[in-house]
Amino acid sequence: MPVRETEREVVLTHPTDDTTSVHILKYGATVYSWKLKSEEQLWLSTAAKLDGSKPVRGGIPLVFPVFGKNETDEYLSKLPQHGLARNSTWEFLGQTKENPPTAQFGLKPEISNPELTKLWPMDFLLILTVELGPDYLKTAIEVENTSSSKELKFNWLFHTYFRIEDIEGTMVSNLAGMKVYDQLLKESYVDKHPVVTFNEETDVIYQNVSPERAIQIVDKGVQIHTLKRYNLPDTVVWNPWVEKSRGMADFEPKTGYQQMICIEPGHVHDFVTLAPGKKWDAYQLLCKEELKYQAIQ
Ligand SMILES: O=P(O)(O)OC[C@H]1O[C@H](O)[C@H](O)[C@@H](O)[C@@H]1O
Repeated sequence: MPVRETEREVVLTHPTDDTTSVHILKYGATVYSWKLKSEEQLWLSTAAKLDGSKPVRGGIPLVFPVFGKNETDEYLSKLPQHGLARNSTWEFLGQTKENPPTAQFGLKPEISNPELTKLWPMDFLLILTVELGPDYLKTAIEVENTSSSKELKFNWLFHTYFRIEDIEGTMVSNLAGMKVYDQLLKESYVDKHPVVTFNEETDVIYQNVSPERAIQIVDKGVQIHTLKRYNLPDTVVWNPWVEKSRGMADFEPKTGYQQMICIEPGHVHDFVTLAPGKKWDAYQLLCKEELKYQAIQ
């Protein structure tokens, strides 16, 4: 059965391979599991809440309308870190394709977390499309400004937690030479390292990364994940390492930072500004490709 709905989630199974599936929680429209031929591709904390009590620690939480914690905008500054999409229950809109199995989820103010829409009283319609390919997972977002008069200002980001074997043997490639904002150092610089490696807490926004760059997660020389993007110019690279993991109650096991890396495609270095009635769309595509070291200037 390509699409199965329960009260709290929707499960897509590939029609030609029932060991390939994706589970989407209606809460936050959060993909929390993507198995490719029985092998889980995403990291999920063993203490992740899947009951709607708090955003899911793992999988692909959705960040909208603000990335991080805003301190300056009259309304966005009132929202919690990463906004309201990941802690609102979305509506399952149904299956749009049999093969590859594709499902859509919608969010609008009327069904969003009322505590948060009170703080950010904007008109919007979000449509998330989840497409399960035989060897890829595509998550696409459409944001519509449903106001007839006001501009809609927002960030968007897919907060993707990739499962890896061992953080110390892992590197991320094809981000070389990009201007970054380091959220820990609170400074900008150009990352001249040929690849990104990890030996401490890492929290860096790579800005304006050309869509030609296929971002790859490489484990001891073998490509294990490839991320492609449309209309998502920025990429956040995050690993909480020891102390930060210890400080997050829902991050378990505490050694879990060794088996995960967040590569988060988004539009976060500035805001998207959408005129009344207009739409904006973007997608991330998670797939497997041979190692492709790109020296794109
Ligand atoms: O704990 P959360 O609100 O899910 O945020 C988890 C992380 O998200 C992003 O990766 C940010 O760059 C980090 O600064 C933040 O710690």
